[in-house]
Amino acid sequence: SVLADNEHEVMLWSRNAQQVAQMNEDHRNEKYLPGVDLSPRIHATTSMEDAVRGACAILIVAPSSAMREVTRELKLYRDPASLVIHATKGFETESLKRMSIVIAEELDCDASQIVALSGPSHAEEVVRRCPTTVVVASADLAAAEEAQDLFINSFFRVYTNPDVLGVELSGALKNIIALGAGLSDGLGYGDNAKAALLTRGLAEIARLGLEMGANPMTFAGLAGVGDLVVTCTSQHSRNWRAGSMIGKGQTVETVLQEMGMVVEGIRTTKAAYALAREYNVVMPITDQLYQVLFENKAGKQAVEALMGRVRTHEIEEIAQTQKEDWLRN
Ligand SMILES: NC(=O)c1ccc[n+]([C@@H]2O[C@H](COP(=O)([O-])OP(=O)(O)OC[C@H]3O[C@@H](n4cnc5c(N)ncnc54)[C@H](O)[C@@H]3O)[C@@H](O)[C@H]2O)c1
Ligand SMILES: O=P(O)(O)OC[C@H](O)CO
Repeated sequence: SVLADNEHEVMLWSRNAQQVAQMNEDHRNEKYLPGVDLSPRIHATTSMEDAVRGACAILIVAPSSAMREVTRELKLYRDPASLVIHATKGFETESLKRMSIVIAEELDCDASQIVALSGPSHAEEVVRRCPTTVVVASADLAAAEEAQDLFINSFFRVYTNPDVLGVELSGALKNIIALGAGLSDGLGYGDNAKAALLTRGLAEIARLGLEMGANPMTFAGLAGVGDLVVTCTSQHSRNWRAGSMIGKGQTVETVLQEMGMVVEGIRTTKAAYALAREYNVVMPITDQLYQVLFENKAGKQAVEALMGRVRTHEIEEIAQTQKEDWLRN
């Protein structure tokens, strides 16, 4: 929608023939964006070849679970000079790889050429042209600026950031905390508890990010705090909503069936739980959520476990040292 507003002809690929017909005939996508008139510059197709051949830029927004398969297919028709941007927030659960790495592997190119678009940007508001700010991250500044040029307009403000690792980690990991914030709300624990989850959630996201080599400042930016706030508080957030339903006593399976949309935080909890062990980082909220989602722990017990942890300092010395190292280098 943003690209069409910027006078680009957009070819949208979907597997669903019925939705494709609806978008082409009525300029509507009633399942995902009910009541919204889409631009006539958006054309839809079920043919990957028609979507990709001749495109100067490709935006991939498949769920993380489908990223490898979708990228493999689009490679068949892609012009190697085309700019590749992704807006997916998650990991490949089996390999624990970030999305830009998975894409680069499948396209057989350098990961620095892939741009990650992230930040607080619920589709329901973007499509209504509500003011929205995001970051486009790439190690290649020219690629990031190309993406910035494509998307930026008066209601969609785009910043560049060279820290792809920090941006991708932020975008994926905030969904875990949003599930936790929803769980807390579902349990009726109020605003103090939610603020604590956001703040301590950010602490553990940054702790893992620092250990993996990200820029600490990224976590204070749009992809970090920005997206964490929106996902933990917005009525549009699927992760928050899923957590809230679990907090009210529904099972994970029922929640997923009822949502009918991707809840990335569930798979991401599994990936982050493994990454925390690989990098030897303490991630108490992630650990507790893992137990709720995959080991049937009651939400109330998880909150009790978090509140009952051994007393500690707010600012961890290790994070502080690494931050100083990062700033020095
Ligand atoms: N919805 C938002 O506001 C928003 C904003 C920023 C980023 N994201 C990210 O975008 C990604 C996708 O989320 P979404 O909101 O579009 O989810 P969604 O559930 O609304 O839609 C996912 C779409 O992917 C399709 N799909 C699923 N598996 C597929 C496969 N194997 N091959 C091809 N298509 C497949 C589904 O049919 C559906 O059309 C997620 O990583 C999410 O975090 C979403
Ligand atoms: O609806 P959610 O919880 O998947 O969040 C979507 C986006 O990441 C918000 O920026």
